[in-house]
Amino acid sequence: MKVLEQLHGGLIVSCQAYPGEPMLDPRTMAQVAASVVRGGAVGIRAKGLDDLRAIREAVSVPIIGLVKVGSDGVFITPTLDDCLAVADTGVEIVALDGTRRRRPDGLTLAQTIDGLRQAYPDVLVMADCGSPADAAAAADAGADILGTTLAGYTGERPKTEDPDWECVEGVVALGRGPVFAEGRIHTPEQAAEAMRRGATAVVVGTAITHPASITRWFADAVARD
Ligand SMILES: CC(=O)N[C@H](C=O)[C@@H](O)[C@H](O)[C@H](O)COP(=O)(O)O
Repeated sequence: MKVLEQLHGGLIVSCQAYPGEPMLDPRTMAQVAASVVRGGAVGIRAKGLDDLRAIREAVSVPIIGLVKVGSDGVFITPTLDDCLAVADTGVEIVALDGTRRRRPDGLTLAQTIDGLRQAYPDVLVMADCGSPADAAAAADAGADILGTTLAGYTGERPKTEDPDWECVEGVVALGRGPVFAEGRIHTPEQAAEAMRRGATAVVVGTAITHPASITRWFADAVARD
């Protein structure tokens, strides 16, 4: 089955740990990925070359791979070299910054996607966008999948507490290709809502794979009582 068909209508789980965290370990992330597949995840999103290689060994569902370079500006798989390194781990999809901001290697998004395609013709490209305008430009640049990943993180749109539904709907309304709703989807109801609003698939990270955040939600609720 084709990769997009495998992901269509399903839940993709983002398995990421961050610098300094106890779970930042490829074996741990591979175990988390294998666990979420047991729960029904049709795909995995993950970051870092070592994590991606370990997860590739552990699961057979499609993987959306990325690297993070820093944590502000253009930081999700920012350069063509980063894209090539991610593709080399054997992932089906490379996620990259899909905004209209200047990239650190000076290439345009279209040049980056072309360069990746020349080397890895079968790898799909997910553009992590911060707004519908980003998504329209990313579609023009040749992205295969439009993600709402960066809505609320680029300054273009407010960081809503809930998922940015307006952005999801705006990207869907473009009618320019599959839309993966991602970012602050914290409950099963919100995941279902994303599908109702026209998403092709839903990506959930923190609420499934980040115990420190989930625990904080509960701890704060208990402390408030
Ligand atoms: C903005 C940014 O850096 N997003 C990252 C992208 O890979 C991850 O840190 C998020 O966990 C992921 O997008 C899933 O979102 P949420 O964890 O909200 O379900």
